[in-house]
Amino acid sequence: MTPVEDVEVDLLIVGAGPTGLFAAYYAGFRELSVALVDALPEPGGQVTAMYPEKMIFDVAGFPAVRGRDLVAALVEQTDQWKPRYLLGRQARTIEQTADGLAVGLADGQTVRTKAVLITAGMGEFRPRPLPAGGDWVGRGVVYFVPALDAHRDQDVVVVGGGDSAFDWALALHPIARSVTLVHRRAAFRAHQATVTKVRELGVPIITDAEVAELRGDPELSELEIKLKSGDRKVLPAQAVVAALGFTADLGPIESWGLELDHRAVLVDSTMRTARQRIYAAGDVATYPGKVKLIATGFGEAATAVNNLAVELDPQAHLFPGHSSNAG
Ligand SMILES: Cc1cc2nc3c(=O)[nH]c(=O)nc-3n(C[C@H](O)[C@H](O)[C@H](O)COP(=O)(O)OP(=O)(O)OC[C@H]3O[C@@H](n4cnc5c(N)ncnc54)[C@H](O)[C@@H]3O)c2cc1C
Repeated sequence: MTPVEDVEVDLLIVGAGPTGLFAAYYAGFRELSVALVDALPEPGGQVTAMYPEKMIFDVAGFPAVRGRDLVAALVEQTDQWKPRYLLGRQARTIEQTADGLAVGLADGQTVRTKAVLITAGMGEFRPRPLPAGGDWVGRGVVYFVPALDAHRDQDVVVVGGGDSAFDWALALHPIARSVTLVHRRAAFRAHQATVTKVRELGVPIITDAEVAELRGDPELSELEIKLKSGDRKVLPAQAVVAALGFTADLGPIESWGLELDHRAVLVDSTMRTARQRIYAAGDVATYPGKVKLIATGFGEAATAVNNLAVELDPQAHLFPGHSSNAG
């Protein structure tokens, strides 16, 4: 096996959601070298995983912005400092070293860093698996839809009855050749307004039905569903979007020796945790009065990075200067 090369940076950010991405911008502005690690294969955290096609109305400066466009803008803003992305990798362990910290990743890589900023949101997401989906991931079954265009002219079956399932049905309808929604119950958890929109578009909705078998060689070409009545039905499908929800937990971060409160990391007004050189911001960080929003995460990212910059270099100013003077 090829040995995994270690990475050395000033700051390791754990979690490339909106907060982590903006923190990476700020760290670059403070001339710190940065790596961002995320268990997901794409940056954007909850926005990318759960609602990339939804409009967001409460991000300062954007009267309305689509989730995926906000993430793309954050990545563009951050990339001017060329951070290192370590995607598809979970941060597992953290150890104090003589001159900083060493963070162990799931693939065996070690990141040596002077400081760590935890922006891990609700923790690592895992999609609830489609029971019949087994080894079909990569051959037709997807749990994330990073690019709608990948499903152009396909017959797509969306499985689930929550907001994500209906949102995907709406978003894919103009692109796919056909969209069918399959749900194992008769009632839906999704907002009634979205259900009505999907119905009005004429998207077939098959309820009281489960995916029994996927077929194709090697790529998916059809699936068989089993109805509560016992009947079976075959649908053409080159793609199945399994929108059965996610589970999330802080996992390894819970054993990093931090003070926790209701599965969030306690921080002080500088966003510092109970451990030296370890800060937290965004949904994962908590303090009295905390409000979990993208807007709050942005402010906390700036506070955390400026304070940790001073912890790393006591001669540095806490106030970073105005970015408008730097252009
Ligand atoms: C359906 C929905 C709609 C929403 N609408 C709005 C809205 O309109 N306005 C608003 O302000 N907020 C909204 N939110 C909330 C908003 O998405 C969150 O506040 C925001 O995503 C928090 O950003 P974050 O970067 O702190 O964390 P997250 O977005 O949760 O990102 C954390 C990242 O950390 C990664 N991670 C966790 N643990 C590890 C580990 N050990 N190793 C590596 N990576 C790890 C995860 O994979 C994830 O990518 C909504 C949320 C949902 C679910």
